[in-house]
Amino acid sequence: MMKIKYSLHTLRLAQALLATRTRQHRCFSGAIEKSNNFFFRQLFDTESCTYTYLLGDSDTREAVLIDPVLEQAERDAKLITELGFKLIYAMNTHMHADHITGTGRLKSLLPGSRSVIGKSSGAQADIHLCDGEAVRFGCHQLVACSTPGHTNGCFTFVCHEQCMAFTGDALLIRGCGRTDFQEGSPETLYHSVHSRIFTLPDHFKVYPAHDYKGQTASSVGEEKKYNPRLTKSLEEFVQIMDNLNLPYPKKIDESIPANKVCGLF
Ligand SMILES: N[C@@H](CCC(=O)N[C@@H](CSS)C(=O)NCC(=O)O)C(=O)O
Repeated sequence: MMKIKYSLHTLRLAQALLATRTRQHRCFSGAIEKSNNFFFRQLFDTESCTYTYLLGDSDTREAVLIDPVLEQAERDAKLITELGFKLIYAMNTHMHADHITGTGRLKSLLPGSRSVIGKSSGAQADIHLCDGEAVRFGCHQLVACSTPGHTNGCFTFVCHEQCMAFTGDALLIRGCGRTDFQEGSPETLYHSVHSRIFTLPDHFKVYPAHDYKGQTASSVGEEKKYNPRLTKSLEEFVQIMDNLNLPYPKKIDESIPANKVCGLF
């Protein structure tokens, strides 16, 4: 009797394990399939409403930081040190216009780290990424996916094995990056989001560079359904973007020149 009970239990356990593995496989698209040693932390800068993301491999202790803000560089370096990570890449999704990047400052606070940005950004960095190239940290990787439109050099960093997309200012939660300065183009942005982000599986989480309404994350499926701008036709989207009438970011005049040189102006 005991033997039969044990067998049924084993069968159920095997079924549960199989279901978990099948779910993992759905978002596995070429990267190494390992997730139990993945570290993730979302950080926020209240002045610019910028999200910075710390991603790490808890076995090798290698970590990357996405979109750090200059004024928070000491906070970020302290956290990375406290957690026992070694920062290898300080990355930017694009050349920001509203705040100065923390990558240059972090390089001196955490020697050995290198700055990363898309080649088409026109900004200085140790490593310039082109579309499809990846950075690795431990057994994880972020694939650079070119998503211009807010600026020419905007990239979305996709962690396929964790089903996560760091969309910078291309796709915001229920919004998107403005297209009225730098090399902004609503047509290009619409095409980028629809062809590069909305083609990811619906369950991929969306982590933007900013949120102004207190939201922290979304998903591809959610944005495809509820984004008030990007659910519209291209013509309607262009109309919306051309009539946003947003004031220029307060720090635009200092941010752009500084961000051309890793924030070390
Ligand atoms: N008030 C802020 C700037 C707000 C702003 O313009 N945000 C940008 C992203 S940072 S360049 C944006 O694209 N917003 C889109 C939107 O619909 O709000 C400041 O002064 O810094």
